[in-house]
Amino acid sequence: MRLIPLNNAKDVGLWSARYIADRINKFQPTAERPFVLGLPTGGTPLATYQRLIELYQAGEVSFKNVVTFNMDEYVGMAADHPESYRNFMYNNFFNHVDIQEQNINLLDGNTADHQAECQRYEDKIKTYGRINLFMGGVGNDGHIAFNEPASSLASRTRIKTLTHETRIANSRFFEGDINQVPKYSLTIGVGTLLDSEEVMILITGHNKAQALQAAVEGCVNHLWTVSALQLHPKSMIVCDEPSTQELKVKTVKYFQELEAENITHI
Ligand SMILES: N[C@@H]1[C@@H](O)[C@H](O)[C@@H](COP(=O)(O)O)O[C@@H]1O
Repeated sequence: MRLIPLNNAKDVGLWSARYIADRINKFQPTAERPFVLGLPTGGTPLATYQRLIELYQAGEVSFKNVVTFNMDEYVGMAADHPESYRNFMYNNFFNHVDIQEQNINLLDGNTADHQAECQRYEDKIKTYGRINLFMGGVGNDGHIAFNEPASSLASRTRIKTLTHETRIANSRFFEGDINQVPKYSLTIGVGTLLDSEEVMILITGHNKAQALQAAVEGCVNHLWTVSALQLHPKSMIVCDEPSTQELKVKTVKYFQELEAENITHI
């Protein structure tokens, strides 16, 4: 695992956007051989999306031959609800770049058959071979996508019940009212994520410090599903300084030294 310890959340956005753009450009995607990108929602990746839009506007990257798969979606939310993950993605990213509509993949949280929808998603990913790069965030309790504590580390896309803690955390998007936060979600599994060629997780803010500590210094443990990254051959966490406060000084220094070159080249 690589850990990229940066100063602040803005730098995490700049660094991760540059990384994604470089990966896409190096891949030289075509219509027949698209770059497959996994994407998250949440407050953390907003700076990355903003920077990717700027890079697109500056002509430094194109999403024309990029296929996307989003991590998760709330269940039972009106399609036009401003907080659906579908709307989040269009408002904060898709509407501002040259991605083609048919290349966007989102889970349908309003389906009558959750199991069939999740299987459809898994099957669709397989038609591309695998996801080249999956970007993600993390919950305060260490969940990736909506893989709440004690999710199987071999899980696939499925319906999950959200924990009380997650619903409280996400109530900030629902006028602070937990009763408006959906109780269920459709989410890719930990196993689905681990099948990706590369995984990049963004972690910012002091409230994520325990999750970062569990991911980097803890044991692989289903109570902190982000720790499954340790099992992946090419995983990376990009984090800011406030999120490192539960890590040993020695751990942070170790990764800073390893990344000295990369960190100065945002
Ligand atoms: N399902 C999403 C996760 O994918 C996201 O990582 C997490 C953290 O969001 P934020 O970045 O807003 O802290 O929120 C939700 O639970």
